[in-house]
Amino acid sequence: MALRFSKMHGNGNDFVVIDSRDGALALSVATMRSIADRHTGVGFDQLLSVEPARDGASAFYYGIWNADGSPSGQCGNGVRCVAAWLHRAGELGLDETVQIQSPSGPVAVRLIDAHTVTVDMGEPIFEPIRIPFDAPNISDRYALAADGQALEIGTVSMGNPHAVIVVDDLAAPALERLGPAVTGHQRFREGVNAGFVQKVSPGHLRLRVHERGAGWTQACGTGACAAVAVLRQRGEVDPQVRVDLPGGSLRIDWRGPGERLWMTGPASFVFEGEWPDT
Ligand SMILES: N[C@H](CCC[C@H](N)C(=O)O)C(=O)O
Repeated sequence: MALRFSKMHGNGNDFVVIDSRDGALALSVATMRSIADRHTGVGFDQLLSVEPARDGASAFYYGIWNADGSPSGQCGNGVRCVAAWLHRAGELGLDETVQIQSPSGPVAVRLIDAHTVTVDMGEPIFEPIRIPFDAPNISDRYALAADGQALEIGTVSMGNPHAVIVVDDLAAPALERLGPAVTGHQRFREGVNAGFVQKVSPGHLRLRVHERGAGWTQACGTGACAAVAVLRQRGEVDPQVRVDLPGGSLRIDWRGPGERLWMTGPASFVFEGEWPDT
């Protein structure tokens, strides 16, 4: 049976969104990878499914798979696109807050307009065992050897694992190797999204992310949340931060440990399509 999908993106982080409101999506990794192929398929960083809620409290569940077919617990740019998709489907009104269940737990979304969404992303998680990251105790910074370099990282989970490295130059050639080296580092037994962040001011960051399962992306929503969480925990950024990524900007609001973190940004629809004979 042909598979109908919507192509969407959040600041250039692109998605194939599948309407699975009639039941859980069952696609093989091979089929996902075929659809993800940017030459012979549709192309996506992540595939998202919209499914019936499983927790008896949320309006819907959404599933997340990277371009390599690996699953993830959360997708910041993706959940904004799911909210915009639900609005286009007549399931969500403007200014209406609704709970969406993700593989890592519920988040709450609210459409400011048809293309701008605010998300309550919950509390950042810093305990190494919950990221997961191999470290004897919790800290706001860790030493990590990668690609022959001695790095200082912060690490946090937004429902998916993130490492955050402060750099002076986002265009440094060394980052091209460092990204994959951190993403596949053995101390992150489930892999990690590697964010490289430049501090412009306490209210303004620039960020590039080498994503687990997708590589360098134009934007990473949970990566922006993670960068702010790590730097705010260190006392180095304001409660509201603008994060510029290669594909666009996000606004992150976080008062600090014990508080919930909010992300606001765009969600764009590109086209509808049909994938044959799945
Ligand atoms: N690659 C991520 C999932 C997508 C996250 C990103 N696209 C976002 O907007 O948060 C992971 O494996 O955890």
